Amino acid sequence: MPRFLQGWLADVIRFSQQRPEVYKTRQRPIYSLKRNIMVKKSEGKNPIIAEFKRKSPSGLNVNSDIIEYVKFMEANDVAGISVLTEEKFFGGSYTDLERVAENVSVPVLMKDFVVTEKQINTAYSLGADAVLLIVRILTERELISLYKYAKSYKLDVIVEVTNEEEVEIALRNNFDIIGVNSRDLSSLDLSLEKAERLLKLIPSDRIKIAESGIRTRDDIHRLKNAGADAFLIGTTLMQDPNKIKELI
Ligand SMILES: O=P(O)(O)OC[C@@H](O)[C@@H](O)c1c[nH]c2ccccc12
Repeated sequence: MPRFLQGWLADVIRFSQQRPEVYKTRQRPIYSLKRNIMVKKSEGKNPIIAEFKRKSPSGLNVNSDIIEYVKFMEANDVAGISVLTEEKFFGGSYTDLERVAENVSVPVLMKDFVVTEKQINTAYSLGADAVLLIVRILTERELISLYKYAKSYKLDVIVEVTNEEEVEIALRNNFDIIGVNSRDLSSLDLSLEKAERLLKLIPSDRIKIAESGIRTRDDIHRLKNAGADAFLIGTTLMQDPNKIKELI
C-alpha cells in the first residue's frame, strides 16, 4: 500500500483486502459499458452512468429503494449503472450488485476499492460488466496486474485518476477508459476546474468519464467541452432521481 495513504482510505483498503470472495456461476451476458457510451453519444444523448449509493464520507445519507432507482434510470436511457458495493463507508453490499444485475439489461459497474483478484472474481460472478481501479490506492504494478486480470474476464475497467501524476500513469499504460474524479479521495476536496484541467491532458483515443460533483446541465456542458465522453453521477440523482430527465 502506497505510504502516503492515511485515515479512512487506509481503513477502506484494509477492509477490502480482507473481504471474503462471493462465488456463483455468472448467469448474465456481459454488456459493454464502452460500447454503450459510444452508442449514447451517437444518439446525441449525454452518456450518464447513474450511481446508487446510500451514504458517503462526504456526507450523503439517502436510503432509496435500489431496484426502483436502477429501473427508473434504465427507463431514462442511461449508459450504465454504478453500484457502490463498499460496506463500511458507503453502506453498499455485494447483494446490491447481485440484485441490480438481475434487474437491468444495461452495463453495471461494481464501484468499490478493488485491491484483490478476489474482488474481481466476485464482480464477474455477480454480474458486473465493469470494475473501477483507483490509481491512488494501488502501486503501478498492482494496477497493471489487476487491469489484466479484469480484462481476462472481458470486463471493462475504469481507471480512476485525480491528479496529473495519476493521469501520466494511466496514459503510459494504455488503459482505454479513464475516470477523472473531481473529488480527491484523500482530502475529499471537490473541484470541477481540476477535472477540466485533467480531462484536457487525456487524448481523445481514450474513453473519458467525468466523475463526482455533477449537479447541472452546465456542469455536464463544461466537462464535455473539456473532453469528457460520459458522466458518472451519484448524489444529484440519489437526492432527486427525476433530475435524470434534464441531464440525459
Ligand atoms: O456523488 P457524486 O458527487 O455524483 O460522485 C459519484 C462518484 O463519482 C463517486 O461516488 C466516486 C467516484 N469515485 C469513487 C471511488 C470510490 C467511491 C466513490 C467514488
